[in-house]
Amino acid sequence: MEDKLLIKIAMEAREKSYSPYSNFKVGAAVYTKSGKVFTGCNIESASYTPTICAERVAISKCISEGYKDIEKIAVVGSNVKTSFPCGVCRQFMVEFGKDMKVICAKNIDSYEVYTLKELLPNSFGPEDLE
Ligand SMILES: O=c1ccn([C@H]2C[C@H](O)[C@@H](CO)O2)c(=O)[nH]1
Ligand SMILES: [Zn+2]
Repeated sequence: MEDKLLIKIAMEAREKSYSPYSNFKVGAAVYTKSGKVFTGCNIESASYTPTICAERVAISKCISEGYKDIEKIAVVGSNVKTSFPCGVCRQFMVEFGKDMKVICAKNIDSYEVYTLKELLPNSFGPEDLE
């Protein structure tokens, strides 16, 4: 799966965003090593705290369907600025592999690719509890 196609899928997922409070739509798309795609959008709440980011929705769908072999995730929010996952999402992701690729996009022609390790150095993860 090309990074650009995964961004396009994340942009389509962004259309489903439920974000009446921030009006900031975010989409995410996960690609697994076994070739599956899972999408997510941000979902907000009137009581604010339960709000969940697009990345965690996509990853939760992936894990709950039985896939833990995440190869990469694309995230796209604003059309004017590259979107990076928030700190909570970075920590959520680290559970499923520090080497996963994180595609931080503005659109299919403008994006940056990092490993999760680069975005969350010296992380606390599953191996710390072994
Ligand atoms: O990486 C991010 C950053 C923010 N949001 C959502 C949470 C909230 O609904 C809105 C504004 O923060 O954007 C995401 O989904 N992903
Ligand atoms: Zn987040």
